[in-house]
Amino acid sequence: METEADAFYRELPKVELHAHLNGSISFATIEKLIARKPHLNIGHSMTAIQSGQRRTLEECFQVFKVIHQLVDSEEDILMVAKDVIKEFADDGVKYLELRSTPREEKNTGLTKKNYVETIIEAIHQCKKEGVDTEVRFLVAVDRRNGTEVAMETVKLAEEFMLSTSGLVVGLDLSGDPTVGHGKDLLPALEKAKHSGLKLALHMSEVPSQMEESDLLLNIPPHRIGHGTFLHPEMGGSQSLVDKVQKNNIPLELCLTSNVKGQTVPSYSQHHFPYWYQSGHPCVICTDDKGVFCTNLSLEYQRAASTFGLSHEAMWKLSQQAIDCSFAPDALKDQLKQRWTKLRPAVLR
Ligand SMILES: CNc1ncnc2c1ncn2[C@@H]1O[C@H](COP(=O)(O)O)[C@@H](O)[C@H]1O
Ligand SMILES: [Zn+2]
Repeated sequence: METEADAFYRELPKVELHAHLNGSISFATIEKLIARKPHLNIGHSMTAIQSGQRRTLEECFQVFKVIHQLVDSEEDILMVAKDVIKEFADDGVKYLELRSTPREEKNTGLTKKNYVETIIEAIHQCKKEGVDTEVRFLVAVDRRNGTEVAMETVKLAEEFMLSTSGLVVGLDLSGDPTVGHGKDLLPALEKAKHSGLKLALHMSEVPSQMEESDLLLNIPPHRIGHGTFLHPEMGGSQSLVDKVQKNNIPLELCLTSNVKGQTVPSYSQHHFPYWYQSGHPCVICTDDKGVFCTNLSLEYQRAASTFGLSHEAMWKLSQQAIDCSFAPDALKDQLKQRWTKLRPAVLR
């Protein structure tokens, strides 16, 4: 597989809407973390899935456990968040929505509140240093932790939405899809939506989540992560598809993540064209650029080469992603102006 995308895809201005902080840590940053914690005896093969390799989704979740051991203090989180933001900016991402699960770590004294504050601090520092990307944050709920933790996390997200003048824009639901059930999280998700947080929910990433997806679609959320098994050809149903289409809920699609995590057998069998061909809003995203050894330019290039899409079509896709973001209207307008300005130089 390519290690670097063609110039067109690197220069294409892009919007990243589905990026988990601890899944997005690059090789270079992992090196620095390993050097800080040599006693953990963690090697690179334990933190990333190299090209050509595939793992079950279950094994992917083991990888996150290893990474969490490496990132357990304010100092680590600040470094990781700043590096990840800069890497997305270097890859041509002009607007980034990062998401992460607040964690407390007894041995370093890290609290969930510090955790979020530190990411906000990283966003501020990058802005001050002139890093060329607008960053917003989604607080993540790990589905494994159940009702009470979900409710606490929503409260934390609400507080930060108010205290950061809009840097915290929403709530993500993620975590191992085979653990826990969405029905236990429904009250927390509804509360979040009611208070003005936007909802980006992982949905039908694995088969046999139809009932849960139906429940979650009734909220309805503002965006869907993956949605791999929603449509009838994948064991989903037309009524699920109808709900998604009727509410025009954008899908965040992460090709390499699904192929390497083995929920999709190959790039050409990905569900991207199912939705894209019907004109449904689709946003190409990375999910975990560090763990899956990719970047957003490569994901755009991969989608184009697999499904035979032109540069013009890819430009449109990146531009339409602006409207799927949780940015306020004024920022969306600014981004659209940027795209218009950049167009002649990129689409030459
Ligand atoms: C591969 N598909 C996926 N499906 C579901 N959840 C995923 C995921 N990839 C990542 N996460 C979620 O993001 C966390 C790591 O980043 P943070 O510590 O939050 O920054 C994982 O522990 C999991 O909860
Ligand atoms: Zn995800």
